[in-house]
Amino acid sequence: MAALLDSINSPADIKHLNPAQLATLAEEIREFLIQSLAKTGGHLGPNLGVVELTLAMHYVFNSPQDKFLFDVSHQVYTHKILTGRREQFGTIRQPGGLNGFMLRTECEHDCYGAGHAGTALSAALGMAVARDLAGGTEDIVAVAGDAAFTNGISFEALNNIADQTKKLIVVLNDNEWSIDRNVGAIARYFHKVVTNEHYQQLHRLSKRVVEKIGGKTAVNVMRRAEEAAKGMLWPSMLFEEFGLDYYGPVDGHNLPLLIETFKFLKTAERPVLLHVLTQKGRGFQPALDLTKKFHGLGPYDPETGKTAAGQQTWSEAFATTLAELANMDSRIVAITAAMPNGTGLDLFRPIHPKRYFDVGIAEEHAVIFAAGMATRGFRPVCAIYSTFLQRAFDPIVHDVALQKLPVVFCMDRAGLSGDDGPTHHGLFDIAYLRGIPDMVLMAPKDENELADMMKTSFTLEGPSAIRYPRGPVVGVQKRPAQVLPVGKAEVLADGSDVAVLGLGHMMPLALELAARLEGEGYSAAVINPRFIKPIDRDTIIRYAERVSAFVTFEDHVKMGGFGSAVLEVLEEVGSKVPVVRVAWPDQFIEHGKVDALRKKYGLTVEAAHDQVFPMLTSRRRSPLLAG
Ligand SMILES: Cc1ncc(C[n+]2csc(CCOP(=O)(O)OP(=O)(O)O)c2C)c(N)n1
Ligand SMILES: CC(=O)[C@@H](O)[C@H](O)COP(=O)(O)O
Ligand SMILES: [Mg+2]
Repeated sequence: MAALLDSINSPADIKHLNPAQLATLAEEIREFLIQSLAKTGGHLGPNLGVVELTLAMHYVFNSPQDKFLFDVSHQVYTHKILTGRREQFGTIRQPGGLNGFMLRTECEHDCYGAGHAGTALSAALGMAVARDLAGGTEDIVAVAGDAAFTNGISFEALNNIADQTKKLIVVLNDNEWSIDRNVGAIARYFHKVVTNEHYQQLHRLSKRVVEKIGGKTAVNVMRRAEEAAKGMLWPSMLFEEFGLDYYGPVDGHNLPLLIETFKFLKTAERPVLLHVLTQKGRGFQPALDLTKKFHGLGPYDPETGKTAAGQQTWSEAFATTLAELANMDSRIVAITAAMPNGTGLDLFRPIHPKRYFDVGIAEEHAVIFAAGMATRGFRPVCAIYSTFLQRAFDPIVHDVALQKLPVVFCMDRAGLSGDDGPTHHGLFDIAYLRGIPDMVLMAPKDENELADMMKTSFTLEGPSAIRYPRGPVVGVQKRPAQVLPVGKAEVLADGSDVAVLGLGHMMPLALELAARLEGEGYSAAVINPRFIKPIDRDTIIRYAERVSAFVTFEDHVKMGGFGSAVLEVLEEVGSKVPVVRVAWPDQFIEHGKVDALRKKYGLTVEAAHDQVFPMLTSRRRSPLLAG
């Protein structure tokens, strides 16, 4: 029974609570999160770390008049609970339920959507300048995690803030973790600040002062004491150099201190950065014990934290294959942008520690870093989710392809990603890569072919990209990897009425459609394209001379996808054979379960059959079988 929490339906409901009640409410929220997310899954660790921070923000400021932004916004569950969505919270990341991130269309308190890191400070500055131009007085508060500061956009914003506005509150939520341990000089800098003995003493002092006298005086005392300390310790705090008044680090779980500090910061006449120290996974021992701090996960046992054991994933198949190939090829190096676990590279790291690089949340840098290594004879593999690789489109063109450098892009989560929704679906990579000269673009039908494509990539003199989905592999018997003939499709079955092409992991749908049409008396060819670019023109043209229709299946948007590439080949040779393109429509696809969304949007055998069958019956073909 969460007596207090059950009475909270808007931020107004917490304004009258006393410190003891607020502390109780924080614990009720924490327990509520643990129990609810055990059923739905979600970003438990990050959200357990910001319960008090979010409560203090809603206690001092007035959302939605005041604007709250959260970087990535995977840590907004308490915000959602406090802003009228407590009763819906059990639907988070579920079909038709709450989105797992901030979503402007979901609630007036969600002022800025996200899902990709590094955007909060820029968007907050935009809102602050818009406010200033409009003569507004609202507060803009941007919460960004320590790893968000490893993203270049955050520093592009920092470079601008002090020039553009006098009123902006940035909260650095420092839990020393990204999804994995945070990396790089920024992480070490933060660590140095927060572990410095003088700051520990200041902490104890400021905590006592605030608890004793509270209010503006307390924070001023803390400020002056820290000024003195800084003079001794840090000739110039990083953020002060950017023109923001730096406060902290303060205990991000000390509600009275946070409230007094925010009350003080409301009066600031310069942009400020408040450095708060929080604990990712706070209040849930399994999260604190585990190395990944329960960043993002599926349903789990709320007592033990155990999740269901799964099959081998495409990520694991990728990483184990890469480790094997790297055993035989010392040129191979692996690069991740803060996603070692998600990409599977945490399996590669212990085997080849010197050839593993986590560059932080910095996809553009990752690609250019890879380009630099490639100029020196290495074979860099950038393991970056399809959606996050969107960040690095220009470096792929400008730094890699233009210089024809042999960088390999292994795009995990290509296709619908499911629960994370439109910010994470990998539905655009064929469109954004296919037009790049010299790019070899591949999609494997199973994990053996993934290994073939990886091995093939290392024989190429230019860039290549391999797309594969989130989730379990096909489960085929492992065989030695082989180099593929570039640009050659694999004809799995011949046929003269219809040619069905299943791209990558959509091959099962192609096989099922072909079997159904064969059962109806039609002769159906089944083709595994393997190469999106260079596309196998000869095979397509050969079948265009025989069949009445093509069907393409791809886990990608229709616009500019593989089906479009087939159409282009047919157009070039003047063929009028129709192509049924089974792909995602020209819109953003909501979060949900993959099978249900495929059914909703027509990426099914049934839908394909309904479209192609009339083309077969109406185009002079009669069933082969008599009777
Ligand atoms: C551009 C981009 N790259 C990678 C990710 C994957 N990602 C989501 S959250 C996260 C770590 C964020 O760490 P931090 O900002 O410290 O927040 P915390 O989870 O610790 O609260 C990463 C790498 C992303 N969302 N966006
Ligand atoms: C918030 C974020 O961007 C990551 O945590 C992402 O949700 C991970 O996705 P996977 O669960 O597919 O690895
Ligand atoms: Mg962090």
